[in-house]
Amino acid sequence: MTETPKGPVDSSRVPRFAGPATFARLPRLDEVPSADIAVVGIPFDSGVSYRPGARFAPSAVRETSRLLRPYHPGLDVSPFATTQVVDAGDIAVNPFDIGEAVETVQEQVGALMDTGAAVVTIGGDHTLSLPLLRAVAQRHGPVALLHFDAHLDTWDTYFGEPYTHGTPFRRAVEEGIVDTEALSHVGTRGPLYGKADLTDDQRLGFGIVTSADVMRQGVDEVVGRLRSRIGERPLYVSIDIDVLDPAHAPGTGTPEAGGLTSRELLEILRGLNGSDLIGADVVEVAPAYDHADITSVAASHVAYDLVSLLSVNRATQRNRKGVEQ
Ligand SMILES: N=C(N)NCCCC(=O)O
Ligand SMILES: [Zn+2]
Ligand SMILES: [Zn+2]
Repeated sequence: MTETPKGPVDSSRVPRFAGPATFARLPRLDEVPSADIAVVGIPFDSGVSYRPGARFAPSAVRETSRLLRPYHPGLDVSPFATTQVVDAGDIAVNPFDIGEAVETVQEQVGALMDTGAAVVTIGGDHTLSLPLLRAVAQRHGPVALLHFDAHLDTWDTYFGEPYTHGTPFRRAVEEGIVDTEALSHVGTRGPLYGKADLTDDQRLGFGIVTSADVMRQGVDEVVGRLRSRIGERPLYVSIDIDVLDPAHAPGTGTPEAGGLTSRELLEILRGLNGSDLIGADVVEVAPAYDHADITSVAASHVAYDLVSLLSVNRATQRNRKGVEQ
């Protein structure tokens, strides 16, 4: 990106509740020559084991993102001024064929990445993280993974099916697309099928920071633990919104009591500033179970923080290149 970025619609001139809802009122991909960071929706929920509805998340999150403002005080960055951020629209995937949907996502997100954009995805259910990690790994090699979720999502199959929202991270380890030295779950809680769920998960290479750990140890200590595990590796962040307590995110398909507050989640994310974040997803928002947009608001802020972290990284990389030349 060489020109001045095209920013969001100016909310002091056009009321933020007017006009089309792109993410944060940003330009569409086809309105700019190229993008540094692309927010893309994937309306897909055919992989869920309980309540459906995450297919409606991209449009709900775009609606609630109208209120986002252009300066992030916590990270001291104006992401839309520093980098070209766009809304790349939705990927149209087959709701009747999970295998085909997974392939479409890998191809189309991969094509977007090949234009030079870092991608933040609004799901959709957690099945999507597998094709997203495949696309990332094709371009960066096996990545460190930070997985925020009430659930492990390292189960083997449901009804004999390998591609579901409870199984993406077992597939990712089997396929060698994540770095098994740097896998962490954050926010884990709730009943399991058996103790073997935990031993299997550990065998795959995951470390766990439970929801109770976040409460007992506090954000700073948790961030320290996570960062020492991630090191300098390229990092992918996957955020299942059910990592939040149902009080903070009622609109989701498999809610579990005892979760993180949205403040804790946002502060942990801010603690990742300076790590080599290369892509992220926000999944499992199911607007039909939401109240007063609580869940969509949380998701749009989480996506804004991810975009801001990526923007800081892009600007740092650009400055480094400038110094080298
Ligand atoms: N990925 C999410 N949200 N949930 C997985 C739950 C799997 C189960 O029904 O046991
Ligand atoms: Zn979950
Ligand atoms: Zn999940």
